[in-house]
Amino acid sequence: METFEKGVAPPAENFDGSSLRILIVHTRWNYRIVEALVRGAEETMISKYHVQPENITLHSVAGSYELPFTAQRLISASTNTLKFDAVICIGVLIKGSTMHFEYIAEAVSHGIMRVGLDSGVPVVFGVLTCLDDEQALERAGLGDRPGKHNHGIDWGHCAVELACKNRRWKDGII
Ligand SMILES: Nc1c(NC[C@H](O)[C@H](O)[C@H](O)CO)[nH]c(=O)[nH]c1=O
Ligand SMILES: CC(=O)[C@@H](O)COP(=O)(O)O
Repeated sequence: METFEKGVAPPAENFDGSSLRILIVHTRWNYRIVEALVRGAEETMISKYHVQPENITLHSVAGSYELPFTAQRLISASTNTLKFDAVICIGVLIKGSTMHFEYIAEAVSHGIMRVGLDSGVPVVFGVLTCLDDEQALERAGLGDRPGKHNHGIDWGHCAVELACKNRRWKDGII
């Protein structure tokens, strides 16, 4: 069978993130994993795109269900001088024994998409929807499985790319 490298290829362009303001809203549910994902996103934006650490705002909420509402409220509350160029919502849902997981995963994914479309601020979907603990650890670059990868890194790349492109689009530059 033909194999390929799974995941997202880097963008062709070198984006300059040095003047971007990024909001990361993250959960305290499954915090050990969330913490690694947040760090992956932050380190990528700082080291690859020169985002200034002081221009990254972190805000924590209890669980993933709170992410869309909080992102929406913080986008609205940010003043003109402190407008966020992109938001990353980070959470980890792990399937339990009830339908809780399915309801939250569905609501949160739609909610996060809606916040981005309604506000015009790009909102990155940084929510892992895992069937067990191992899947979650692996996707945060933790645990012992080969091929583990911290998806926070991808979300950092994604936020900077969309933030830079959105600034141009706002100026009518395609
Ligand atoms: N089970 C998980 C939750 N559940 C909590 C909800 O997100 C929410 O905080 C509560 O229903 C109050 O509104 N959250 C996660 O992020 N991850 C889970 O695995
Ligand atoms: C917060 C809940 O409703 C909880 O009972 C969900 O349980 P599970 O994660 O096992 O589905």
